[in-house]
Amino acid sequence: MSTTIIPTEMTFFSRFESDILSGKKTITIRDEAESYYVPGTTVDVSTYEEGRWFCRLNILTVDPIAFNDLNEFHAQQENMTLAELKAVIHDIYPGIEKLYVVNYALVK
Ligand SMILES: CC(=O)Nc1cc[nH]c(=O)n1
Repeated sequence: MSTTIIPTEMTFFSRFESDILSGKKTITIRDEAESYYVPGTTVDVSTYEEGRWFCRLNILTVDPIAFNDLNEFHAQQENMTLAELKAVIHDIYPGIEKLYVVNYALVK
């Protein structure tokens, strides 16, 4: 028998907090290690740096995306330009091509 563990927590760099709380950032792009979020579930969100809780998010979708297929729509959903998004993702996940788009909604 296999056991499925559903994650209930997610962290973001604190620089993203205001964009998440204002609804300007509605996706996060993660690597395979963080691709296990489950649509229909809710996660508690804390800052990566301090572990300070700041909101809850409903996970809407989790879809694979190749780094080279990131586009203007992803950038818009991240509240960045596409060049900024690619630089940020390359900085966080250097050399990783296989990524996942996690689309979420703020729990109010
Ligand atoms: C902590 C952390 O990895 N945060 C990330 C990573 C990718 N995108 C994002 O919005 N936040």
